[in-house]
This record gives sequence, structure tokens and C-alpha cells, in this order.
Amino acid sequence: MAAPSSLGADAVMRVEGLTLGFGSKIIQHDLSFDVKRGSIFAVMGGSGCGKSTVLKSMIGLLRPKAGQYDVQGESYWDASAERRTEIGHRFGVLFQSGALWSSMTVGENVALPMQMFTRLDDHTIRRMVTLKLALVGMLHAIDLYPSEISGGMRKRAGVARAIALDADILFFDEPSAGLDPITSARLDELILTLRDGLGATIVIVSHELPSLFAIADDGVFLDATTRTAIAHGAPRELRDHSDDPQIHAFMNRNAQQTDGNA
Ligand SMILES: Nc1ncnc2c1ncn2[C@@H]1O[C@H](COP(=O)(O)OP(=O)(O)OP(=O)(O)O)[C@@H](O)[C@H]1O
Repeated sequence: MAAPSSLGADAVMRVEGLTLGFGSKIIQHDLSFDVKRGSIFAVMGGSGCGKSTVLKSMIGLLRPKAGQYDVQGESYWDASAERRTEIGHRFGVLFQSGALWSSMTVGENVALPMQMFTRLDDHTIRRMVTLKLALVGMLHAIDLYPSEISGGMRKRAGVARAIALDADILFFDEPSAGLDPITSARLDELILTLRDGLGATIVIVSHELPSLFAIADDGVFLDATTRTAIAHGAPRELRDHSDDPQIHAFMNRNAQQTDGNA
């Protein structure tokens, strides 16, 4: 479908005046931003400001209280439930824990979405699983169980599952949480490969500022007090050029802390 003129040709998602909350509690209001095709877009901000809530709404798990969310120029929340499911097939999601089924091997975990949502035969699924695992450098672990692999490997397996159905829009919630700096840097490289090799658009929620400085092209900074966005831009630009004291302190404090740990 062609993008309407109001949506920039390079924007794959547009959030406009979005208000999110639970019951009568407003978490964020009046959020507006575009996510450009083939970019890595960071949702930033302090603990509890609503980053995961924004992600939750963008993947279709939380209906906004107000505002507009367009995917490829189509209003997501005005679409029927059936249509939203179709749009959702473009989404691949990596949850914070990696969230693999512990009773299934890595290969079976990656095969699961294909078995659930396609009519591919077992042989084709096995070949696809092999391809996806090779892409994330995890082919050697195809027959291992999640308990037999490291946290970093579980994240990679989670990425393979997120791209199992050829999703072109990926959502990563704290992908480097709990990983050591080297494993985290390798995961960053994998995320860049997904953008550059597959042309994926990636929305990422992360506290790991060094990782965001290294990979994110654009982003939004959410404030817990005013409950709205107080800055837009690439994390490294906000770090280097923001004259907002709060953003400056946030970006630089965290960078120094992590530099010290590395
Ligand atoms: N299902 C829910 N019902 C009610 N309140 C919720 C629900 N989920 C989250 N919240 C509240 O929404 C606020 C934002 O939470 P959210 O997890 O989106 O923040 P976050 O920025 O991702 O936090 P963190 O950085 O700590 O992971 C918090 O006050 C949280 O308690």
C-alpha cells in the first residue's frame, strides 16, 4: 500500500499525539514521532517512565487512550482485529528474558511460529530454522535446550525466533539486560546486521547507553515527571548536543558509569 502524503516516504511507523495509560493512570501523553524505514529507533528515559508501555502499544498489546498509530500509512488501531493480526505478522518481538520455551530445543523454539502461522512442511521448516540460526550464529545450538546455553545465546535464539516469519519490523525490549559487555557488544553487532543485511526497522528499549550510542540512528526521550517526550534524536546527538540539563546529565552519567565498568 502506498504511504499517504502525510507520512514521510521513509517512515514505516508514525506515532501522533499518543496517550497511553492503565485505567485512570496516564503513563505518557501526546507522544509524536516517526520511525524511519531501515533505522534503529531508541525509546529512552529513566526507570518507570513508560518505555515498555510504548513498545507494548506499538506491538498491539495496549490500545492507546488517544492519538494515532500508523504502520505503513495504515491506522493500526482503527483496523479490524483480523487486519491487526495481519499487520502484526510484520512484527518480530524479542522480550526482555529471551522468553524461550524451556521444554523445547532451540531449533524447536524457532520452528514454533512457522508451525503456528504457516503451512510449510517439516522439511522446509527445518531448512528455514537452520538459516535463521546460522544468521544469528547459533546453528551449533539447534538441538540444545535453553537451560544448556548462556544468557547471550538465549538472546540470539530469541532473535532467530523473532525473525522466523521474515518480520521486517523488530521490537527489542532491553536486549542486553543481564549480559556482560562483550556479549552485549556482540548482540549490538547482530542488531546492526539485521538492519544492514535484512533491511529491518528496529525499535529498541534499552538502559544500556553505550549500546544505544553505538547502534541507534534516532530516538525519543521520555520524561517520567511531565509524562511526555522531552527530546527527539539519535542518542549520541542528544549526548553531545542537548542543552537540556536533565538529558545531558542522564546521557553522560550513564556513559561514565559504563565506561568505568567496561
Ligand atoms: N499493566 C499495568 N497496569 C498498571 N500499571 C502498569 C502496568 N504496566 C506498567 N505499569 C506502570 O507503568 C509505568 C511505566 O512502566 P514501564 O514498564 O512502561 O516503564 P519503563 O520505562 O519500561 O520502566 P523500566 O525502565 O523500569 O523497565 C510504571 O509506573 C508501571 O508501574
